[in-house]
Amino acid sequence: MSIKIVIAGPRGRMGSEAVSMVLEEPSFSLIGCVDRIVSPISIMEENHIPVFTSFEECLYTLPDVDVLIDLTVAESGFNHIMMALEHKVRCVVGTTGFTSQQLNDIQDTAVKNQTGCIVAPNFAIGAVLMMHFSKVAAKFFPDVEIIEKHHAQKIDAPSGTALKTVEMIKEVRKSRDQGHIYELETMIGARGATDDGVHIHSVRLPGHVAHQEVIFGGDGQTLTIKHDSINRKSFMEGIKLSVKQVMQLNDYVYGLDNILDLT
Ligand SMILES: NC(=O)C1=CN([C@@H]2O[C@H](COP(=O)(O)OP(=O)(O)OC[C@H]3O[C@@H](n4cnc5c(N)ncnc54)[C@H](O)[C@@H]3O)[C@@H](O)[C@H]2O)C=CC1
Ligand SMILES: O=C(O)C1=N[C@H](C(=O)O)C[C@H](O)C1
Repeated sequence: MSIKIVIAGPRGRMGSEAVSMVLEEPSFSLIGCVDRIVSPISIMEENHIPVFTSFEECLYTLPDVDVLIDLTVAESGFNHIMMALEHKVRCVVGTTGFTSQQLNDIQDTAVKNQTGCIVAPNFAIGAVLMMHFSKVAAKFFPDVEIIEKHHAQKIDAPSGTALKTVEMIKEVRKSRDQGHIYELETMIGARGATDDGVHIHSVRLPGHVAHQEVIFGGDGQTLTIKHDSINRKSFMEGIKLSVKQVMQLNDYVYGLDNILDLT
């Protein structure tokens, strides 16, 4: 039996790619979409897939949804996910920009409702490996900075990937400040954002898709771990895998590193 899927954000850069992937995957069935805009989407019309402007209406009309894939913005994504979990609809979430409080609430709601929910700041397998390798490197090189580069239409900064990378690095790296103890920013922001002493620099420029470099510095050497998504197909295998995995889950997972065998 196919997995019945609703996609939120179908006309977006990610959502439109996800729509094609779901339509092409024989074990998936796209039964509806949610978007804030009312105007028609041709691929939906061609395939007779309803598009709702309210997720509540979508759930009411389609009571047998198995998985919500959310690829929107944090504010709407949060509402969709909480509502889905309360209705015991499993979630695969690519949306980024959530606060820590929102992520905690999503986790609590998934656990309370015993409903699988995978939140993955990056679905590209190469990016998951880049984060994993960075965690390994941080054991040996505690001085580390991140440069993430994205297209100019990205709303949230730092990227979800950069934040997840720091979270993974923090699991193995002792908290420390980096750089000179009397370091002085003569222009605000020159040293980027910091989390636990790790600096994150966010570049937003046309011509980019999604790129991250994690730079480690040691005595007389540097190590750079770099990943580039050159188009959004890079994220589709991870979404496909997550949809299949979430059907076996009854709780919350943050990051594909927790569902891939990285040993
Ligand atoms: N986890 C991952 O691997 C990746 C995650 N992303 C994240 O996915 C999200 C979407 O990215 P893009 O497709 O580039 O953005 P986009 O701006 O191209 O698309 C966003 C979509 O959400 C819809 N939307 C916005 N507000 C809405 C609302 N209130 N209710 C319903 N729909 C609403 C828009 O109409 C549009 O269809 C972002 O949060 C981005 O950071 C992007 C790429 C990869
Ligand atoms: O908005 C994007 O494009 C991306 N967002 C995700 C993030 O915030 O890390 C994943 C990827 O970097 C692309």
